[in-house]
Amino acid sequence: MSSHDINNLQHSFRRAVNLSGSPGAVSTSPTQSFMDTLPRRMSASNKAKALKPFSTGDMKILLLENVNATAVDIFREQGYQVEFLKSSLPEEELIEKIKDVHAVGIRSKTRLTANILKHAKNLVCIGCFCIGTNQVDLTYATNAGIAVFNSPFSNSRSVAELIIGEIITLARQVGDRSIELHTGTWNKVSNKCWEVRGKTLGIIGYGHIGSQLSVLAEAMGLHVLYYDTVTIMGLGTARQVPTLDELLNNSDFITCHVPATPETKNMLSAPQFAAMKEGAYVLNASRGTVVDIPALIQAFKAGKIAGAALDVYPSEPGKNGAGVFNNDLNPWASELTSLPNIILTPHIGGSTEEAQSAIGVEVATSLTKYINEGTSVGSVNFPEVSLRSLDYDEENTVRVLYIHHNVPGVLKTVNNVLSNHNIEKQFSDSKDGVAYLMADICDVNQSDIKDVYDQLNQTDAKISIRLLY
Ligand SMILES: NC(=O)C1=CN([C@@H]2O[C@H](COP(=O)(O)OP(=O)(O)OC[C@H]3O[C@@H](n4cnc5c(N)ncnc54)[C@H](O)[C@@H]3O)[C@@H](O)[C@H]2O)C=CC1
Ligand SMILES: O=C(O)CCC(=O)C(=O)O
Repeated sequence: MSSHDINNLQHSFRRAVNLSGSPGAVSTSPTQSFMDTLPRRMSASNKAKALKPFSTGDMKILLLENVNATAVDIFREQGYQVEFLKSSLPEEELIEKIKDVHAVGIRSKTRLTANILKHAKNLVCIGCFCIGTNQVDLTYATNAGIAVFNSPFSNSRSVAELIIGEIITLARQVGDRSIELHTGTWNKVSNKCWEVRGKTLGIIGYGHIGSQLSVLAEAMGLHVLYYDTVTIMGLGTARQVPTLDELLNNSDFITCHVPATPETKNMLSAPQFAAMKEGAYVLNASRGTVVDIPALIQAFKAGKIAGAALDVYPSEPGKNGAGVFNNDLNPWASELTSLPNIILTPHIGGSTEEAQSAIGVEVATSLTKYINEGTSVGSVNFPEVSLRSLDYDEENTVRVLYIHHNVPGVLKTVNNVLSNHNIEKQFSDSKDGVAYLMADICDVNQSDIKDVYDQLNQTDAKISIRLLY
């Protein structure tokens, strides 16, 4: 194809689609610079086709909280524009930045509330580069057609290993001995220092982390009890107990590995501390809402518990720095930090090189596949929809991504719009009132694309539309 032909093609396509940036609130396709990709596409026959709705250079990705370099590399390889920040952002600054971007990557600190997300007019997807997704208003995101992805188990082992280390550290008061010796004090004691062999570990939440921990703990000679709302097969000789109280009454070490939900808020509070054995140890590396810390302080002062290891807090600083963990952040901070045999770590359960690198690859790959191909497999809030990818032989094939309210009659309406073309393949699924339809339609002239888009855009059930080609 000569450059003259290409110019003509671009010109007629531009007219047909009437490009002026993104045509819809949450659509990113087609955009102006898609035109620039036409020559490459036209000459790239017989190659696997990575579906992209536009020149990927249009794609803006905002990465907060120092997500791993593996993710940055994956996005840059795609040609996306990447803005990388080491910390989270205050709400006002985040609102300004999120207005413009197509994808945002966060870890556990950035709160993506409805108030912030309502400004994110171009946002297609969110990547939580961690396990927890409680920091995102998932209901709002779903209803706005924003897919949310996470990494469900890449840091589980790191958390489990930290807990194992802390169990021994608590039992031997290693934290205190270390602090003392750092200031020159030699304090060789065995009083209330224990082996862990033969003691009982109570695990609250026997999911990815809890079950991994169970295996490690048994290898060290601990007996394992666990409590979970779901009936789960115990690994090794671990035994599920029917009530939280039974676990609390019988465990020497109690560790929490549940998600932040209304049901798990203050799951360990004054009545639960009262139900524990005298001298029990409490560990929490799940979420700061799960343990009532003022109640923990009281239980420690009353001699009910002999120590605790906390990795997570109701309020956590947005960035690293001296003096940021203080009473302004959490009113009990100075009281807590003054107590002995209380290990406090700055939410580092998943912070290992191995975990962060694996999470970077996993979440960046999910986001890229969603952006480029529409594949929602692995999304926490969307129905999982995927179609096999197209190749460059299928030049006039368009992939329609239609996110809609799950109400009767939508498929009929949509297929009516698509029916002038051959629907080569189609898949649709729904979840929590939102449905996602993916269809590959062939024999689509470029001038048809805007027509298809406009017709779908007028459908009542529409949440968002993207067309990939
Ligand atoms: N400190 C850190 O850096 C990290 C913290 N986390 C936190 O740990 C949590 C757990 O992680 P995973 O084990 O991967 O999650 P998971 O989803 O695999 O397991 C959670 C388990 O808790 C159970 N559960 C839920 N509600 C419950 C309730 N009310 N009572 C008893 N059991 C309940 C579930 O049935 C499930 O078996 C995450 O949600 C996240 O908040 C995860 C990774 C790193
Ligand atoms: O490493 C992080 O930023 C968060 C880890 C975490 O809490 C999670 O994966 O849920």
